Amino acid sequence: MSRKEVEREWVTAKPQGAAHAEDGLIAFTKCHGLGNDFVVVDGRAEPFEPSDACIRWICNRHLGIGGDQLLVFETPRKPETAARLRIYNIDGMEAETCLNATRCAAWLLMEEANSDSVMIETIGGLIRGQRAGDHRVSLTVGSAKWDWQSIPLAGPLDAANGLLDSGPLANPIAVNMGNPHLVYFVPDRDALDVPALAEPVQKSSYLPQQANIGVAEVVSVDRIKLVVYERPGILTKACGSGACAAALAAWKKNRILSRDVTVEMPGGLLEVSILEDEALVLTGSVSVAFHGFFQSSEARHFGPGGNTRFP
Ligand SMILES: N[C@@H](CCC[C@H](N)C(=O)O)C(=O)O
Repeated sequence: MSRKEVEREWVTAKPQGAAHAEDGLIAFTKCHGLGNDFVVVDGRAEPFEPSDACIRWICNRHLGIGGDQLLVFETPRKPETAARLRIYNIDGMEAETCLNATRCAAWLLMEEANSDSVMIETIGGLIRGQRAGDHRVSLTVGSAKWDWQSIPLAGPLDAANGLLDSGPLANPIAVNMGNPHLVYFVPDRDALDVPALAEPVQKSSYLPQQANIGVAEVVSVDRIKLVVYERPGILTKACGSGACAAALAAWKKNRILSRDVTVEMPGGLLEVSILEDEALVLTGSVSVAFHGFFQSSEARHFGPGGNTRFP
């Protein structure tokens, strides 16, 4: 049996509602887009509403399952959509969007329905996913927002008075891709200690909801190297919305000459096509790593102040 057949068998054989087996076990799928990894729980048949502590435990790489985010499928509100996708950061905060997560969700939902396209509801709106080859998914993503209120910033970008600068990270471009991003262009991405430089910017009072901090190097007219220090303070192997933000920012500032951009991230390549109306098509690989069950009661050891069981 090929890997694809095994995956499809799991997805289709998994009974709806297996999210909550009788003995308190909750089924999950672990998947990733270029190493940006997610724990997915299907809460369509039976709601799954994890506490912050539960989310922190699930995402913890030492004490839980481990992932950059927890994804929960909910029953969609619109009939033409396959699921409503909720996205939770490792601290329990709900993110408005995560495009690698949406690509992974699209893959799982298309496998489940044996279809080539899918419409997914997110709190940021509807997103269409399409197969783009074996374990490759494209998303069509709506236009970005550029005004400071929508990012959101505390005021206009040019009034930040250095609050958004950090050493060689200066003159950011702010864009909301559904979630907030700052993109900094630098001559050599790999020479920088990105977490140390990005952390003070991310926590700046000029970013009322913080932001994902992208550090980008233009390597040719159609290629960018990028790393993203995501909210709430993790350097991820890849970031779909960050790739879109960097490609758009580079295009707007004439740093690249092609509307078809390859974004090279530590975990691999994402392709971003910038359409005439600044809508985007984001394409890249997705992988299903494994499936399993967890006991939600494990999370009780994660109190609001952190992990109480393993101090
Ligand atoms: N941490 C982010 C959401 C995650 C973005 C993601 N990795 C992507 O692929 O777009 C946030 O808080 O906005």
